[in-house]
Amino acid sequence: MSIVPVTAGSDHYDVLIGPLADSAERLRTISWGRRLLVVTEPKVWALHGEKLEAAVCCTPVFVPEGEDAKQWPHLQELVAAFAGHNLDRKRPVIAFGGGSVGDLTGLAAGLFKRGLPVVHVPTSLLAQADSAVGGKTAIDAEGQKNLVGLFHQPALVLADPALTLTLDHRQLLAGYAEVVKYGLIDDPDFFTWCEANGPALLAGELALRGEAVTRCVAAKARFVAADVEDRTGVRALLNLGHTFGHAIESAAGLGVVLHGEAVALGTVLAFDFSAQLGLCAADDAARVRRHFAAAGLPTTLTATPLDRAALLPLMGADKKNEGGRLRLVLTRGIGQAFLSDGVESGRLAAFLERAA
Ligand SMILES: NC(=O)c1ccc[n+]([C@@H]2O[C@H](COP(=O)([O-])OP(=O)(O)OC[C@H]3O[C@@H](n4cnc5c(N)ncnc54)[C@H](O)[C@@H]3O)[C@@H](O)[C@H]2O)c1
Ligand SMILES: O=C(O)C(=O)C[C@@H](O)[C@H](O)[C@H](O)COP(=O)(O)O
Ligand SMILES: [Zn+2]
Repeated sequence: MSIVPVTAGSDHYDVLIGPLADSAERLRTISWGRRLLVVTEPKVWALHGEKLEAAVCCTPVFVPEGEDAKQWPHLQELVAAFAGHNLDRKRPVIAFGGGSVGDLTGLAAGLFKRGLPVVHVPTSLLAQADSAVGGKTAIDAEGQKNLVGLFHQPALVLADPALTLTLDHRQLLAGYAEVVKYGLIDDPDFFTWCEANGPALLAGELALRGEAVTRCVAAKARFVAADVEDRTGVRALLNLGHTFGHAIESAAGLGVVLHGEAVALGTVLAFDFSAQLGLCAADDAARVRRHFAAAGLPTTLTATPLDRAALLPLMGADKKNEGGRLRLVLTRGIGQAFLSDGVESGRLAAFLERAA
C-alpha cells in the first residue's frame, strides 16, 4: 500500500493506492458506521460491487456508463437520490467508477446542501492516475466538455489497481494516455519509464500499474497544492493536450472519442504545433507520437472522424483563455511543458488545417 497525502488549500486528504480490502478500516472510520450511498454504474457494480460491500455497508445508486453520465438530467437524479436518502453534511457519498462517475458525483456532492463529503473509489486507470484527485468536478453542457462544474476536494481516495484488470483494452489505453502526460509535463525520466514499462503495464503487470498510479498522483498532488483552483497557470500544465483534446471530443460528438484518446492525439498536436513554432525539437515530437502510436492510441486527426472546422472555435471557448487571448499548453521538449499566453489564432488555424 502506498499513501500520497494531498493538501489543497484548507483541505487535506490521503490517496491510498493498494488493495481495497486493506483500506476498509479507513472507509469504516469515515462512515461512522452508517450505510453509505454509492454512485456507480451497472457494469462496475456487477464486476466489483461485492468488494466495496465487503469493505463498507453501502447502497448503490446507478448512473449511465461513460461520458453519458455527465449530463444535467443525471445531476438532477443524483440530487433527488441524495434528498430521498436525507443525506446530511457529515455522511459521505462514494463515487465508484471511472472519471465520468467521479466528475458527476463530485459535482452533485459539492452542490448538495452546499457540500457533502465525497470518497472516490476510482475503478479505471484514468480515474486512479488522474481524475479522482484534485477536486475538479463537472458535467458537459451546450456540447462542450466540463462546461459546468466546481472544485470540491474528496475526503479520501482509495485506488486499488487490481480493479483495473477488468477494463477493456480501449479504456485501459485511454487511461494510459493521462499517465504518459505526467512524464511529458515535467518528468522526462517518467516518460522514459513509460517507454520501457508501458507494454508490460498495459499487459496487466499490477506492480507497474500501482507504481504508475502512485507517481501520477504524487505529481498531481504537487500541482494541486501549488494552484488549487487553477488560477495561477501552474495547475494549467495538467491540461497538456487538453485544449486540442476537449475540442476533438466535442467536434466528434461527446462520447465518440474517449477522453484519453483525445488527450493522446491532443498531446501529439501540442508537440507538433510547438515544433512548428520552433519551440521544441521535431525529434521530441516524433518520439511522443511514436510512443502513443506503438501503444495503439490515436495520433492523427485524419484518422479521427470529426468536423475539423469546429476545432478552432471550440478551442476559443476553452476555460484557460483570458480576455479573448488563446492560452495553450505548449512545450520546449519532453518534460518541458509551459502555458503559452496569447497564441496567434491565425497560426493555430493554419496548423489545424494542415495537421496530419
Ligand atoms: N476531474 C478530473 O480531474 C478529470 C481528469 C481526467 C479526466 N476526467 C474525466 O474523466 C472522464 C473519463 O474517465 P474514464 O476514462 O475513467 O472513463 P469513463 O468513466 O467515462 O468510462 C469508463 C468506461 O470503463 C468502464 N469501467 C470503469 N471501470 C471499470 C472496470 N474496473 N472494469 C471494467 N470496466 C470499467 C465503465 O463502465 C465505462 O464504460 C472524462 O469525462 C474526463 O473528462 C476528469
Ligand atoms: O486536474 C486538472 O487540473 C486537469 O486538468 C486534469 C485533466 O486531466 C482533466 O481532464 C480535467 O478535467 C480537465 O479540466 P478542464 O478544466 O480543462 O475542464
Ligand atoms: Zn484529462
